[in-house]
Amino acid sequence: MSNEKRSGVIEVVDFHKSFGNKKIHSGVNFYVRRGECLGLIGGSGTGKSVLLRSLVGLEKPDSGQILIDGTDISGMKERELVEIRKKVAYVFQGGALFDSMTVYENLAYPLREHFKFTEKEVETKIREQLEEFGLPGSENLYPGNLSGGMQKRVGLARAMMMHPEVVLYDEPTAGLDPYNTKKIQESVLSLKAKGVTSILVTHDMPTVYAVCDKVALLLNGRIGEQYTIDKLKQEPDGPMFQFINGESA
Ligand SMILES: Nc1ncnc2c1ncn2[C@@H]1O[C@H](COP(=O)(O)OP(=O)(O)OP(=O)(O)O)[C@@H](O)[C@H]1O
Repeated sequence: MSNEKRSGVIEVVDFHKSFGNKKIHSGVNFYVRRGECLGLIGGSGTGKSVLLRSLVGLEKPDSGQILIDGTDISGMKERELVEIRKKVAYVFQGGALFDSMTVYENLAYPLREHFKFTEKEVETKIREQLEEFGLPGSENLYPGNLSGGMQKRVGLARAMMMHPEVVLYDEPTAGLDPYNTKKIQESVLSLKAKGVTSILVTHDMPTVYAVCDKVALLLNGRIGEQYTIDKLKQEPDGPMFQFINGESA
């Protein structure tokens, strides 16, 4: 294994997955180094979300390895996965907030679940987090009273309460207006500046260009092509360009 590969915080090796007789992944390989952001793109139904869910053990590969900091999580039991999920945060499409809880309670939940902070400490951390994510004053609102953009930002703020090393974003800007899209991009960049490693599944190419270091195209069950963003801006041909330009599904 090359040195470059060994420094991958996330490594997916020969990942295979089928549902019934429908083969989705047939040998996916990629890695993401510490502090990098990989944009994962591909047509609808190519298995981007299944791949992300597998990285936190919500799906099991049929074969292959999923290495997080060099440890294969693919055969882990639920109890071990709880520890992995402290390190690897999955930011769900809609924020996945608890509807019956206020924003404050939603953010307090992971802290109360995993740490022994005093209520005063919990309150301080939540106020700081809401400030950081541009959401001050939203403590007492319920998810149902928030716009889609705010819900996504609260979901991101909640995932970050655990200070994860890795963040997996599933379409974080889908359906957002330019203001909220920019806010999400700023949050991703600010986390990246702190050394957070990330994968961003999206159809939003301007966001890929704004926040990612490299981009991989999932095509026919494998990583069809992978480019650094710099290379992507220069290279004018190939499946990646056809996909981005809407010339292939
Ligand atoms: N639990 C499941 N049982 C059966 N089939 C599933 C399951 N989860 C996903 N699939 C199928 O696997 C394929 C890949 O789904 P996935 O959601 O990963 O696609 P995607 O690339 O994220 O698509 P999109 O860009 O539209 O969100 C789809 O055909 C989907 O129907």
